[in-house]
Amino acid sequence: MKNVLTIAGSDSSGGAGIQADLKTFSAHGVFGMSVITAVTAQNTQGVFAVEDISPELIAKQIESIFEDIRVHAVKIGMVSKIETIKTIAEGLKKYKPDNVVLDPVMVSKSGYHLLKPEAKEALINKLLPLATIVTPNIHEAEVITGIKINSLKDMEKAAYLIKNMGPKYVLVKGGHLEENATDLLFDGNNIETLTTKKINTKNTHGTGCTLSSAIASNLANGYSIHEAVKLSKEYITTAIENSLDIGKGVGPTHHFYTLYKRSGVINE
Ligand SMILES: Nc1ncnc2c1ncn2[C@@H]1O[C@H](COP(=O)(O)OP(=O)(O)O)[C@@H](O)[C@H]1O
Ligand SMILES: Cc1ncc(COP(=O)(O)O)c(N)n1
Repeated sequence: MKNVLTIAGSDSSGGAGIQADLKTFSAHGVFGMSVITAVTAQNTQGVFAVEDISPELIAKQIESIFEDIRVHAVKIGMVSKIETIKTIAEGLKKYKPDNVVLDPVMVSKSGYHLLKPEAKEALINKLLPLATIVTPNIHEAEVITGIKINSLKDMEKAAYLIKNMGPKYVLVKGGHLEENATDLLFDGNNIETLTTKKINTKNTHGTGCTLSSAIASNLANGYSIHEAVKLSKEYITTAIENSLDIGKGVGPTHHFYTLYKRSGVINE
């Protein structure tokens, strides 16, 4: 079994962050581990409080895992503030994991700034160059590049600009586009377009977390970047198609639909 680590924030309502990541890892048959960067009090309606974990405790969590266990892939989510980013970057430089999937989480679907605005530069300068693949949504790609994104052409332009900041691959996610859910994968030479129909649901809490964790799992399981992204897009699409009407706001997606279906737990 391969071992995959998420470095991210905890979501008390279980739809995003560490909780979504660990569920995604389990659904992919990899052994999930976590370094918690912040604890959030949130639900499907909003984020109500955040407490950052100290850089010392983050560094200790990273050390405890890497000094003992082989890590086949790392996924990075909510990194909150400059000190957290510096600590993670130092850990990655020291332990050099093979696959680093960076989801540059900035603002939650409910509008809360999970990344402090002053930490944006540190995320770009210190973490982007260490990423195997970075997976910004439209808003994050706009913030990283400073351009406005209204079309697939703009997404392409952003992918080029972000690639020049140091990651090996860029996946610009178009879940927030009006028409289709089109993501663009750029490897430095070619753009690959991954398109699905936009699913008409409000329940998309944690879609970015889930997609990036699926990519990390698939990379750990030996797939190439292109295969890993394609399989992960299929996984998130099924998870959104079968999303759960839990809570009064933006509900979570279903991580185990295919597994449960196969095993007969679900038989509709
Ligand atoms: N309504 C939807 N229907 C189908 N796919 C979606 C939908 N919303 C998001 N996705 C897909 O989910 C993944 C996460 O994208 P997105 O929601 O843009 O990221 P984030 O959660 O970071 O904002 C992408 O592959 C995107 O295309
Ligand atoms: C701890 C944590 N990490 C990430 C997200 C982003 O997820 P979303 O964009 O779906 O709100 C979140 N809400 N909470």
